Amino acid sequence: MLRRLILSRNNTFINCRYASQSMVQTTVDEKSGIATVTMNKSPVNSLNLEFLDEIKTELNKLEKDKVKGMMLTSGLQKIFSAGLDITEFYNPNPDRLSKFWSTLQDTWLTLYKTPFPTAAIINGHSPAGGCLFAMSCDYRIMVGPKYTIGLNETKLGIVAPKWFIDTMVAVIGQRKAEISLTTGKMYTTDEALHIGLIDESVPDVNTALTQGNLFLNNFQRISPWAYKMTKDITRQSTVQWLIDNKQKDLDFVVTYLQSAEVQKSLGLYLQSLKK
Ligand SMILES: CCCC/C=C/CC(=O)SCCNC(=O)CCNC(=O)[C@H](O)C(C)(C)COP(=O)(O)OP(=O)(O)OC[C@H]1O[C@@H](n2cnc3c(N)ncnc32)[C@H](O)[C@@H]1OP(=O)(O)O
Repeated sequence: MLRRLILSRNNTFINCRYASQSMVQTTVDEKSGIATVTMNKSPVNSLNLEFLDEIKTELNKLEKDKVKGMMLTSGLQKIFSAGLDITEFYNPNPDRLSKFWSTLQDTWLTLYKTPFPTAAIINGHSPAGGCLFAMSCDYRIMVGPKYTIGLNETKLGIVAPKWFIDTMVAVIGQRKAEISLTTGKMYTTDEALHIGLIDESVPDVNTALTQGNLFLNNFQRISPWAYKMTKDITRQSTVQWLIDNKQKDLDFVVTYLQSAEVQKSLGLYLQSLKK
């Protein structure tokens, strides 16, 4: 792991941590203590086993380093994240599929439970798992108007797990989540703002980062303990369900994803993407 100090846009020093060939780059503003985690896995930031593992490791490091906040963003031109890497569950190796899904569970738990405030800077399309990660942050700022966001699983012929659904319900409420999920709707930035799936729509990434910093800096005046306890209580039922049902969720997903019907739908969907 390499570390270096670089000078930021506002002339404060940024502590930059990166590993050779890393898919995740992190900078920490020394003055504010706010980290920016940039996902950088070409071509579409699809979340495979290794990438998820890197994201989880990075979040754990930030917790250990006691950062004051974190922005999650993408280093790619027009994609925040294409969601889970479909090749992990199309014609999968069962052992790897199990590892992949447990790593997803753990990465999500780590992101959803961070002791520091988080903001998603959604600077590109954000379907399915990409939307899940954005919804798991405390605040969402999306660069408009061209990109889309949503849980589109039904469009792939698959069902979003309960904890994906509960995360969406927590953000937009039961009724809107039900419509979004059953139709697999991908929302434009304006639509997402209208239903509360995002908190702000901004014209460019620099404005998004400025707004993200503004949101996170609010917490300089809030007790970290009060913040964390409040977040834990608010998110308790969704988190506890997964903790109590990790193995059940894993067993179901591994069996379900390998069924002939799901494999057929995934094959057709992948083909349509290649076209
Ligand atoms: C019970 C189990 C539930 C499991 C739940 C699943 C949740 C998920 O996250 S499933 C993944 C859902 N994701 C999507 O549906 C997104 C699909 N991708 C797209 O819509 C577009 O690719 C995207 C808008 C993100 C980007 O568009 P473009 O910039 O035009 O790129 P391409 O479409 O040409 O894609 C480039 C390249 O990447 C491959 N790709 C795209 N998405 C994925 C993915 N999620 N996993 C794996 N691979 C992906 C795409 O096929 C192209 O490949 P090549 O043709 O080989 O270059």
